[in-house]
Amino acid sequence: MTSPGRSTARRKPPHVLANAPFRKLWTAMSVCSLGDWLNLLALTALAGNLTAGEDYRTQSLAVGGVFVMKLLPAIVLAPLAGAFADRFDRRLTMFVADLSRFTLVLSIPLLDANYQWLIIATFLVECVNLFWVPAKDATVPNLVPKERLEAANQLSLLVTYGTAPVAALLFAMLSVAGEGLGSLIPYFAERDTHLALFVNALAYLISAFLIFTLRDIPRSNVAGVAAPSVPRQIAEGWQFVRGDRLVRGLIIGMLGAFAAGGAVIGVAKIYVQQGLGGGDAAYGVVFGAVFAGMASGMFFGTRLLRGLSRRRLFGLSIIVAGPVLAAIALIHNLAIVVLLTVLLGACAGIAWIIGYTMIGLEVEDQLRGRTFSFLQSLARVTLLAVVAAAPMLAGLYGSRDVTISGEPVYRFDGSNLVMLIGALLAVGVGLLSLRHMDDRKGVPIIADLIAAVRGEQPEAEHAEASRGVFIAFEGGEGSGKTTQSRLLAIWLRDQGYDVVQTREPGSTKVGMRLRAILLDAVHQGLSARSEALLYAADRAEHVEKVILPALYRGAMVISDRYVDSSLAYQGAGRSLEQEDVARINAWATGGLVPDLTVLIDTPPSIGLTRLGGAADRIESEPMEFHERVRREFRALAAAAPDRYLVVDGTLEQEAVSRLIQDRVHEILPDPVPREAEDITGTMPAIRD
Ligand SMILES: Nc1ncnc2c1ncn2[C@@H]1O[C@H](COP(=O)(O)OP(=O)(O)O)[C@@H](O)[C@H]1O
Ligand SMILES: Cc1cn([C@H]2C[C@H](O)[C@@H](COP(=O)(O)OP(=O)(O)O)O2)c(=O)[nH]c1=O
Repeated sequence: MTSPGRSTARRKPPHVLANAPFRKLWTAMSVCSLGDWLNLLALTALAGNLTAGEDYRTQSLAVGGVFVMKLLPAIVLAPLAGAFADRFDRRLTMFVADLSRFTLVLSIPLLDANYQWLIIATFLVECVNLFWVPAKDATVPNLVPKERLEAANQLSLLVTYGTAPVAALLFAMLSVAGEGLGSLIPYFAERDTHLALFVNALAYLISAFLIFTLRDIPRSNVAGVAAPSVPRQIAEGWQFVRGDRLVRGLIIGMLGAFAAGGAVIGVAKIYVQQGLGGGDAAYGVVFGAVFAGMASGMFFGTRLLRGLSRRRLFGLSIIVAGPVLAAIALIHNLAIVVLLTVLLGACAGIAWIIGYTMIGLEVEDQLRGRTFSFLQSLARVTLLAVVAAAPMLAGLYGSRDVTISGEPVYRFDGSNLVMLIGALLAVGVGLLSLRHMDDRKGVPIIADLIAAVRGEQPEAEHAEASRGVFIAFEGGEGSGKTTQSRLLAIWLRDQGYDVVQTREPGSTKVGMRLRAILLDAVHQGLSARSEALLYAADRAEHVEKVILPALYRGAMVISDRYVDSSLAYQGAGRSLEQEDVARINAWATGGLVPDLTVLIDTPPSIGLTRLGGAADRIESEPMEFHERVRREFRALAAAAPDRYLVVDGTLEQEAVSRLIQDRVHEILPDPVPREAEDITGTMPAIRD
């Protein structure tokens, strides 16, 4: 128990790696992950090499077989192993698993294994992994305090994927070293992948040693971590995301990106060997390039083209992956392929990180965990399907020469075909997710992209909303905004318009609570910045929940106060930097600007006397404050006369109304949607 007054209660806990037992487990994890990736590379390479003398089809199928064996146990047997992890001593489970993996991997080079044993050993290693991983996952909460669990999980994720490019590089180096060694030690001469397999086995042995010395793992299970099966996770997850258009679009896109990457990984070995004439080292480099690209995409992706809508960048990065993949498929040059592969990986990485972040923001807290595990399960199944199907398909197609007058000029084989299909898939999926979730319909994507590249502010996010008309009323206290906005709404409704009359602050559920905070005279001393942020928060809600939906359906929206009020009251009144206030509001509203702002200009001395009842927090500010506000309103109107109508608020109500109606008349759209008119052929119902 922590006593509330103790200063230590708020102190940040130390970094999770400062925890010695966790550090040891994490090191074991890292070594194992490195070993796992090395294993994947070495075994697929070996499968290709063992069948090098055979035809293209056999070779493709051989490599595909390794992928299937590596991914199958995780899907079929995972729940079984999870239950095991809860019942047995975890340290022992991991230790035995490590020794078994060590022996199995070592047996492949030692026995000079044929393809059959290679496949069997691959399958067995993966089965063993199924025990190691849940035992490890279940151990982490035993070693790490609860508040550091997330950091620990992030570190685990980092080594799971972060070791891939390292392993690829290591594999490439070991392949080159193996060749060099071959001239010294005859054993290695014909055994290209053996050195990598020895290192791979060694990694498991090191992990076994580390786990053995890790005495802090409790023997029996305390808190069960029964993970539901993959099919069940997918079925449950689908229930959650089915109804959400945005999340659906994101998931389709992310899986498409994964599938495109998977297609390259699946055929990489054969493509490098047959299409590019490269050896194992080249295979390692291409494999590593996918992951290096992904990592850089994830890292730089969120910083890239800040001006561009994230949803658009998401769709675009998947679409761009298409032509890049097509170029990889068709250009048979190793250096170019490696560069393009980095680019491809970066596209996938950008899509993945944007998707992941957006889902995190979109999905409610209690569903987030399930949504992510759904996504991960689905990604795993997609990867299995693609990585296994790609070489199979390549094998079935075989290899053909394109000939011109009998001369072979170009070789087009199954791996080219698979990558071209992957390219088409990426473009299709990218377009689909753009269509599903574009938030800037009506703004040409190219214009947006050019603006983003130039580092310009994006145009308003809501160009599509221009179907409706947005009118804002501004002015000081008691100037007559509420009266006039109501009269305008009545006038417009009389003419057959769909009118939404609204106000700030407080037109949404959240807004009502914010209004209470903002205007209650009890909250004296609210800091100017938080005041500005609260008004902006209210406005963000207002725009998204009330104004935009109405504009999208073509309604006339009349708002009593909008952004100018913040510029006048918080900017001029509270003396905040005008630019700051403008910026947070541009962000809050997505750049939505009224088609017309009616400023009812009334001297505060008159306006304030019109008000009845107790003064609220802002009304009770001194006269000087209200004068500043008035000056700012007038300055804003003077700066953009096209978008403002300034009326003298001391005139009679009717006179004010008439002036407003005259100006609004100029911007009125046809009250009946054009489509409806086309259909019926009747005249719009306008009455004078
Ligand atoms: N042009 C006008 N001349 C005189 N009184 C007015 C005029 N317009 C509004 N009023 C009165 O002033 C008071 C405040 O008007 P209201 O529309 O609520 O202002 P706001 O919304 O700008 O605070 C109301 O009692 C209203 O009847
Ligand atoms: C919208 C907005 C309102 N305000 C203030 C002005 C008003 O005093 C108050 C809104 O109160 P409200 O009761 O709606 O007054 P009015 O009828 O004058 O509009 O909030 C700001 O300071 N900044 C803003 O961005």
